[in-house]
Amino acid sequence: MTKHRNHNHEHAADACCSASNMNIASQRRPVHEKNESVSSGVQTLIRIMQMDCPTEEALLRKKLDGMAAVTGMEFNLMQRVLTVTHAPQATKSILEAVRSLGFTPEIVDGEHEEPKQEPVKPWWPLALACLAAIGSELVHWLEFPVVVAAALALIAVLMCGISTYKKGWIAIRNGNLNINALMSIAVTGALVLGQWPEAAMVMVLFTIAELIEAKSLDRARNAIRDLMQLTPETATVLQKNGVWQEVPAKSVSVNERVRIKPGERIALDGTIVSGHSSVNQAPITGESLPIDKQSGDPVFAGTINTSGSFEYQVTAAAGDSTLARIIHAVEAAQSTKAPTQRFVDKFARIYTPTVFAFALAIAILPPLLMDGEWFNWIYKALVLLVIACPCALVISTPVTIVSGLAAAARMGILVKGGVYLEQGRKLEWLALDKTGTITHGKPAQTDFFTLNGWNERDVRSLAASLAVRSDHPVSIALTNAAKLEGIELRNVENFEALPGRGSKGVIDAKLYHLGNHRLIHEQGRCSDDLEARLSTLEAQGKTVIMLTDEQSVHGVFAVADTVKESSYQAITELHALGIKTIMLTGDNVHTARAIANQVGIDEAHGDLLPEDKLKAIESLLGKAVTVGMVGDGINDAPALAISDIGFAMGATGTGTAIETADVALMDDDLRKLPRFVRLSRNTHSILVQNIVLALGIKSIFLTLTVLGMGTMWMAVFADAGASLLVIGNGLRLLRVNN
Ligand SMILES: Nc1ncnc2c1ncn2[C@@H]1O[C@H](COP(=O)(O)OP(=O)(O)OP(=O)(O)O)[C@@H](O)[C@H]1O
Ligand SMILES: [Cu+]
Repeated sequence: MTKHRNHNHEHAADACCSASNMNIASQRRPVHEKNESVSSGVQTLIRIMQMDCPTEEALLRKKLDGMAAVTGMEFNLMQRVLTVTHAPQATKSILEAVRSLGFTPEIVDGEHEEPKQEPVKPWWPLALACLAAIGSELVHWLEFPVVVAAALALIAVLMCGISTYKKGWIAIRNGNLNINALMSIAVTGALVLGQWPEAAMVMVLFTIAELIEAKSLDRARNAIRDLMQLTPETATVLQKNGVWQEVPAKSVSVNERVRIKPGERIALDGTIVSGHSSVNQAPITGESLPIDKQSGDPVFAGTINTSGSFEYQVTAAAGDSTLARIIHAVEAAQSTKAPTQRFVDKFARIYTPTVFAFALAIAILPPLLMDGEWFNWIYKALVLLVIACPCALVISTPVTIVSGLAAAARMGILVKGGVYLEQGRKLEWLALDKTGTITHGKPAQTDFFTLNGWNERDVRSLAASLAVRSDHPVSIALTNAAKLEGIELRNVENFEALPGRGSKGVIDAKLYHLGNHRLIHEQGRCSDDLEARLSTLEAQGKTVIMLTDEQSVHGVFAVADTVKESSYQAITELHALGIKTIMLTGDNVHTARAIANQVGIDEAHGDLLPEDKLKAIESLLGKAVTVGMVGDGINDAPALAISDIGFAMGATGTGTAIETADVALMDDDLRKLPRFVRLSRNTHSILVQNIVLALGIKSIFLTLTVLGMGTMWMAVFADAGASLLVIGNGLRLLRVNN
């Protein structure tokens, strides 16, 4: 009868496990919709393909801010998506407003819907414009009549500059000085001054630069979409009539059965029901060492089956797979601005008007007050207008951050916002939970003895009967050991878990406790003799729990967990990066210290209840240092939440971790932590390089121009060059091995 109950329990556990999985799946939607209900009104996602340069953001922001119906705006320049929060009936007028700025808005329905391909512009007008500009330069140089140079220049400007003029005009009308407006004024000015070849060259160079810039931005943009393309379009699914058929992955629903051949990529998340194989999970965890999988193990969409074949039952629809959620999270992370980006945006908002005002002053004051030559000074002012464009500066940050986020995702590190990517480099203290984080979290029973002459089998039976009711790793270790030796289980009434202590329950009308040293102390059942025996075990890094009745302790059980091989290396690397480590655990101090010594952790704090962990983090934060906390995301939730960066481990296992942590590690390899810190440091140095590059190039040209040595086409060249340099530099993060 007891056997039977045990059996039942296993089943119950299974069912419970899959039920909680489903819960995670069904909870995800509401989490998503929460955004909509929190802010007043509805949210509309609008894709605007022309929204490339950040100056366009300013234009849209200004226009929509003026509308009463609009309560919020969120720009994602990398994905070119604008999210507007607004009164439900205002959708139409918002689209109208966007159109009035010369953009073509397009409502996005599905989250992962592919953006429509941009219509390909014909290349020949630009080629002709280019020839005309060169021609104009040539005839000017050969001292042909001015009309010829002028005509060729006009052709060039008209061939490639019309759209710039259009956009520039809209911007000026809306009181905005974007790059198009600046270029339009500069080129028009040059034409008025009779600088024909120069005007043509500037327009052509600018158009070419814009094209190249858009292309390289696409690369950053696609870095994340590339991850998504890892999932196959189709899956081989068992049909109702018993036939296997290849169907689109999108149409497969939960609980259907899919077959996987050797070497095939897995299309959907699921649980293996028959067969076995090893699977390369690198697309999700960044770890390419294949993992053995058999019946009951989870498999993930996008991962690659190696040699075996198996069948699995789908646990999530295609759009809900772990990979899809990773991609969604990374995309969401991009749209939240990192601190540097906010700073740069603010800076750009003053930079352009300042340079513009300076240009005006240069054009007017020297000729008026110092008898300067109008032509010279107006020309200088026009060059300054070209320099006034902040594009290179403003685009440098998001490109870098997006590349960093994508690089992290490839390593199996899911960073939930640019903020964390920027903060990671400042980490001074990292707190780690013990069980499951530093150790495997699967302890095994190593020692057992009875006290007071109680019968061994009796004590084990009592203890196991309590243990089997709990899913705490320590209890599981006891249960497993008891099962192996065929220990009989008894009926427990009034079972109760005592968090941080153990459990209790009534067996044969007597109350028993199964708990740790803390519990025994609290009950006043500890003795010097017992204390000594416990110390020996604890010093070996073992966790001890005891069985007591209402009088005294009758049995002592020790379980040992093994330290993950990767933990020691991870801690060493963290120390090399100058980060101090501290272990926070509910287990007793001695055990904590023993484990901490094994992996080289600086400080070990034991006997902590969840609220004590919270206090420990708070006191670190009180020292005004940046503190990170690593945990499994469930019992450590409060501590994770208040730390500067909360890291959750093994995010594939518990879907919630992806949603709740600041940084989710897709497997439980602690070496991802130093990797994250190094990536963060690399990201930071590239950000600094980019800002220095962009501003440096600008200031050199500013000086040259004021000294009368800068020409307009040089300025365009410098501007475009700076943009390309910072984009290229940012994309470098995708390649750097952190
Ligand atoms: N259900 C239980 N069965 C057996 N022992 C328990 C149980 N609950 C708590 N304990 C005891 O209390 C201690 C603290 O438990 P707690 O869950 O707070 O931390 P933990 O998960 O063991 O460690 P960590 O904080 O590193 O994750 C455990 O080490 C164990 O000795
Ligand atoms: Cu004690």
